[in-house]
Formats: sequence, C-alpha cells, structure tokens
Amino acid sequence: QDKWEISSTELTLMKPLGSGQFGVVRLGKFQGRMLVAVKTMREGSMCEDDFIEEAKTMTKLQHPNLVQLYGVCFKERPIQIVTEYMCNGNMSSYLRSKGRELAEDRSPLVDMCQQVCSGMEYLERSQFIHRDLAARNCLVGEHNIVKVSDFGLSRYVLDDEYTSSTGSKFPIKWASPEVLEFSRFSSKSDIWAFGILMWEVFTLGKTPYPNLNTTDVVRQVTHGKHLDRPQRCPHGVYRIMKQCWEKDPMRRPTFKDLQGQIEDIQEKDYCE
Ligand SMILES: Cn1cc(-c2ccnc(-n3ncc4cc(C(C)(C)C)cc(F)c4c3=O)c2CO)cc(Nc2ccncn2)c1=O
Repeated sequence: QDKWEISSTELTLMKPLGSGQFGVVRLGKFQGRMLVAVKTMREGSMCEDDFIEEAKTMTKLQHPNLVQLYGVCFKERPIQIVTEYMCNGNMSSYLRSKGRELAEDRSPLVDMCQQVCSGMEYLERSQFIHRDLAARNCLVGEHNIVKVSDFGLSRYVLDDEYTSSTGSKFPIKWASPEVLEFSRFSSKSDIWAFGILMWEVFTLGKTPYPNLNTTDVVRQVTHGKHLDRPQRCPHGVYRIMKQCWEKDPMRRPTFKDLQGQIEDIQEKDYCE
C-alpha cells in the first residue's frame, strides 16, 4: 500500500465542515488521533480515475502555506480525499467576519497576502498551476496562518457550468484576459488571480467588481480597466496589485518578484 493510499478503516468521520464543488467535506480523525478534513466525492462530480493518478504527485507538494493532501481512499467508491484541517475555514468568510479586528493594524492584511504569495511561489517553482486561486480557496488556521487550498483540482471537475468560461459557476472575476478569451491557464494567470485576491484582502472579503454583471466584467477586463484602490489599501500595495493586472501575461511579475516586493513593504511598514 503506497503511503498516499489511505484505508477507510483509518478514518473516523465527524461533523460536516461545509459542502464544496465535489460534495460534503467533514472533519475527521486519522488513525484515531490526527484531525483531518475528508472530502467525500459526490457521484459524477469528479473525474476520479484521472485524479487518483495525479494524487501521487499532489501529495509530494509540501509547503507551510499549502493545505497538505495526506492521501486518498479509493478502494471503495465514492472516493475520499484526506487533507490537513484548518480550524478557521476559508479566508473569504474569515475576512468578512473577522476583518474589522485585522484592519485595526494593516500588517495582518499584508501578512496574509505574503503567506498566500509564499505558497504560490512554491507552486510556481514546482511548475504547478492552481487554476482557481481566490480568497474562498485559501484556508485559515490558528494565529492568522493562511494556506492555499484545492490547487489543481479544477482539472477534475465534471460540471460544465464550472469548467466552461461561459458557465454560470466559472470564476469570471478572477480570470485574466487570456483565460477569458482562450482558456489559457498559466502561472501568469495565477498571478492575475493573486492580484484579485489582494483586493479581496484589503476590502475585507468584498466581491470584486461589485454590481457588475458577467458581460460588463469581461468588457472591463479585456479593455484594461482595473479594480480601483480599496479605501484602506496603501498606495504601495495597490501598485503591486496593478502589476498583476498587466494585460500581457509576460509583463506580469513572478510570485518570486512579488514575495520580494511584499517583504519590502512589510519592512517599510515596521520601520515607519
Ligand atoms: C481542509 N478544509 C476544507 C474545508 C472545506 C469545506 C467545504 N468545502 C470546501 N471546498 N471549497 C472549495 C472547493 C473548491 C474546489 C475547486 C475545484 C477549486 C472549485 C474544489 C473543492 F473540493 C472545494 C472544497 O472542497 C473546503 C475547502 O477544501 C473546510 C475546512 N475548515 C473549516 C473550519 C471551520 N469551518 C469550516 N471549515 C478545512 O479545514
């Protein structure tokens, strides 16, 4: 039995944590002691065989700012995906509920962006594309620890409403021009999404392009019109967001570049 294969006898399922793209996710116990999250795949929601093949690679992606994939139960169907547990849920809800406290001093907000950037820099270095980076797909643990979650899983979603760029569930507001026009995903389209995520952080979890419908968002993005600077967002931070929204993917920074720029802001903030 490979390390990444988990037997259902090693799992005890507990309270539901919510339902995601593939069905219910529950809190669980692994080997009777370690708290984990268990996704039980809803029939027909995922291309399971392709995912099981890829799971070996994904368990090897290990970083302090990535939600760790521990393994998969696939001997019985539906398959169950077992990951690290993050006690404070997704970052979007966390920003909307706890954002006030965070915004008293701006550094926790910059720090959350820096953590996501660090996890994404590791994925970039590993030539791994997230494809659906957004605050809702990051999770929060103790002490404002933030980790990137569900990276790469969108490749296995069978729901056309989500996968097709004209589908009702497609994340239009996080999509770069080349993704909207040609479905061309890359680490540079992850960079675009990271800029949108930074805007989510500094608006404490607002939905981007408020009051705009899909057609208007696509028109604005393809015509190079960007989100405005959020009220509580320092100009230095907004300059970073705008780099992520260069129309030409090759003119966007790398996550490595962004890591350095965000660290410079943190040092400047602390020295002020
Ligand atoms: C690991 N983990 C997962 C979740 C959790 C719960 C429900 N849905 C989800 N989601 N959310 C989003 C999601 C998105 C995808 C895309 C393919 C990228 C579209 C694929 C998924 F499979 C999920 C999923 O399963 C998650 C995220 O995978 C919640 C946790 N924690 C808490 C804690 C307190 N309250 C609520 N949740 C936790 O620790």
